[in-house]
Amino acid sequence: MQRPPANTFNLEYLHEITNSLDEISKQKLKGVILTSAIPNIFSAGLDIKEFYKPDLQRLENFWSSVQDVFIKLLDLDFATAAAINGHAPAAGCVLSLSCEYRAMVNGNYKIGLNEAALGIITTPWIQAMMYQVIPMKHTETALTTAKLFDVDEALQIGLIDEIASNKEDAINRCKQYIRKFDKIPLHARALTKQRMRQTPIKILREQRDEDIRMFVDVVMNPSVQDNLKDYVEKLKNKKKK
Ligand SMILES: CC/C=C\C/C=C\CCC/C=C/CC(=O)SCCNC(=O)CCNC(=O)[C@H](O)C(C)(C)COP(=O)(O)OP(=O)(O)OC[C@H]1O[C@@H](n2cnc3c(N)ncnc32)[C@H](O)[C@@H]1OP(=O)(O)O
Repeated sequence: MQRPPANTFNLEYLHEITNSLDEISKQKLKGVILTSAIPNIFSAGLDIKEFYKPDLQRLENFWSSVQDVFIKLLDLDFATAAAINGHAPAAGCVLSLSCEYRAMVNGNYKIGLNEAALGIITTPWIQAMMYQVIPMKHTETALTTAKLFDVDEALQIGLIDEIASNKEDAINRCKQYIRKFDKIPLHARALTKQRMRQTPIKILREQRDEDIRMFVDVVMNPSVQDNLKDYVEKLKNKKKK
């Protein structure tokens, strides 16, 4: 990913990712590694500008495009791994959860789902993606407290699989993970993976319209817009300090 300054997902970037995923799906790949070209930031998640004082039509398109990306990512036949070379809050974390394996670079980085701190609720499919990786009890506490984990905590709880010394090491560990499937028939691997992931995939496929409606309702709630205003200000003012 290379969308400076923080690899955030806006509508156009989501379309680009969808197109790339469509493109790679046609190729006979062994696996895919998601990483960032931006030092210290894997992805800062969704672009807050998309849902602060939004245009309604664009907001609906935006969430529908978020759904497209995750349906495709969860469903990829081949192995997926994330070399998390920096912060991965919110949708940055969700992106890594869509992969089968996560190696995170050691450093003063945070990963987790902090949506509640913005006054917004994680959708059922995102919750399912989290509790398929870490235990339900930890998921509930992490989501309700908007917990961002440091690298050691993330390993301890199972949110990441390994700690890497740098980006290259993280990518190598991802490659090693992908090589594990060299002798496994692709079809068996893919179907097993898709069945294991059927909860979030099913919610995403069968409740798309309802999910968009709920997203729009939550985002347009005046108190959520107030929270977002404060949050955007806080991000802007960080630099001035
Ligand atoms: C069924 C449906 C029901 C309900 C669903 C409803 C809602 C669903 C919710 C929607 C889901 C939301 C998930 C999200 O992804 S929301 C985004 C959350 N992201 C964050 O909170 C991260 C915020 N960013 C940071 O904490 C830091 O930037 C970070 C730690 C990542 C990096 O810190 P660093 O000091 O290295 O850099 P900064 O100076 O802070 O940032 C660099 C520039 O990037 C801009 N930035 C950062 N994050 C965002 C963002 N998410 N959106 C837009 N812009 C962002 C930041 O402002 C800096 O910009 P400049 O000042 O350089 O212009």
